[in-house]
Amino acid sequence: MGIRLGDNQYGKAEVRLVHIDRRTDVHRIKDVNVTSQLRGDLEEVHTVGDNGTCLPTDTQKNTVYAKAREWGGVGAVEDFALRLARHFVDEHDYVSGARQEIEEYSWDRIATSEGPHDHSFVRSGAETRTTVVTKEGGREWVVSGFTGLTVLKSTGSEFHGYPKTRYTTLQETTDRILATDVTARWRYAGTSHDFDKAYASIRALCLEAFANTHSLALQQTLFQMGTAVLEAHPEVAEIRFSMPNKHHFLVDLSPFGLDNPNEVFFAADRPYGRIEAVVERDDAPEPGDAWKSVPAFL
Ligand SMILES: O=c1[nH]c(=O)c2[nH]c(=O)[nH]c2[nH]1
Repeated sequence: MGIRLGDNQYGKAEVRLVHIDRRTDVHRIKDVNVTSQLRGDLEEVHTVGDNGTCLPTDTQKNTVYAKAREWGGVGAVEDFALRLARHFVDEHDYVSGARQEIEEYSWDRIATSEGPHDHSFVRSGAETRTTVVTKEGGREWVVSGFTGLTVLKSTGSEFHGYPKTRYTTLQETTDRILATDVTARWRYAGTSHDFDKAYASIRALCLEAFANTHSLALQQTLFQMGTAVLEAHPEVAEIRFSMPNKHHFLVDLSPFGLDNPNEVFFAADRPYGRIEAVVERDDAPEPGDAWKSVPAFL
């Protein structure tokens, strides 16, 4: 029986880095969580414990902090991840590939009676911006996205016309609450874009499509969101969504002699529907390794 080493990668997970840009008295903050992983000539590290090609995970962590200083900050997370990946692969002949994943948490300036504060911040939104850069030799892929973009519309959502079986109890509805936490990941064609600008636009397009689609199913809303993004962003090859259908059930108030004209709901937390799909172009470039270690949906 032969036993061999299969796919592998290693690195430091969740390197928490906060960078303060103090070039003026109006400070700017960048708050990220970097997971660095490397691939390469690691056979003997695993099989006999020869660490001659094992750039320690501790060094990877230190590199993340040092580069934030050397490069004068982080910039767009995609650019930081690409530069880290290039550093690891190009500077070490025993490293053939890298996966650099970054989450970004955003902060707003605290609004004071004298205006936005120079150096005091409040966490904005619950959503997290994400990117995963994969580099294999000279080839590079960027998948970006967000998680936890929580949205709700209080009307403009229907669900009916579905097949009925002997297990069906769901009532058809022409007016329900539609609520979800959007997780989206999109694959860029190419690696040089204004990533910050694209991110802001894609987020806004998703929100606008959610708001403006008169929804006959969360699936339809999802597809409208993806279509809006692909129509406006030729640099995006495909976009994947995972969206829980956060059910809001009308409470029966009749035991109390009360009607309930779509006003009082029980916000259930589980179980929830989970709606997932890829929206892609017919002529999208091949994904290559872009999704190799990115969860297909969640
Ligand atoms: O938008 C919806 N899609 C479904 O597939 C589904 N299934 C369900 O029970 N409610 C809903 N709502």
